[in-house]
Amino acid sequence: LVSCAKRAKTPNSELAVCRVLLAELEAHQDAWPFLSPVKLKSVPGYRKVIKKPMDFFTIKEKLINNMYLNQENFIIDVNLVFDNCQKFNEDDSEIGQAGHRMKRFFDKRWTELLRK
Ligand SMILES: Cc1ncccc1N[C@@H](C)c1ccc2c(c1)OCCCO2
Repeated sequence: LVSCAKRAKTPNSELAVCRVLLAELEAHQDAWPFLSPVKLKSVPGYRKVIKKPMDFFTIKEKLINNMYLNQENFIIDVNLVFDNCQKFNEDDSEIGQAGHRMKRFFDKRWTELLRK
């Protein structure tokens, strides 16, 4: 049999996996610090220290508005959430610990779902 060409992943099937992943992140018990944008007025120093704020709600809006061309751009934004968290929060703080747990969960899940 002639082997058919390896089917390329279409962007929308790639993005469907991103929607599944985001839903799992939002449902995670440690997601609470990341569900909505950090209020820059109520967190002293955040605006100065964190150059590119990001959160799960903003990522969901970008997914809905087709602002991610592929899953790579989605993964970059999710990792930005966790990198910002590690930069601003002590590792042994409540938020810092939640960020580490969420990052471990995300790394595991996207490896399972996307590295097929
Ligand atoms: C991810 C992150 N990094 C650094 C600071 C804050 C945040 N998240 C925001 C949503 C937040 C979480 C907990 C908070 C908070 C705000 O202030 C109000 C008082 C209850 O404590």
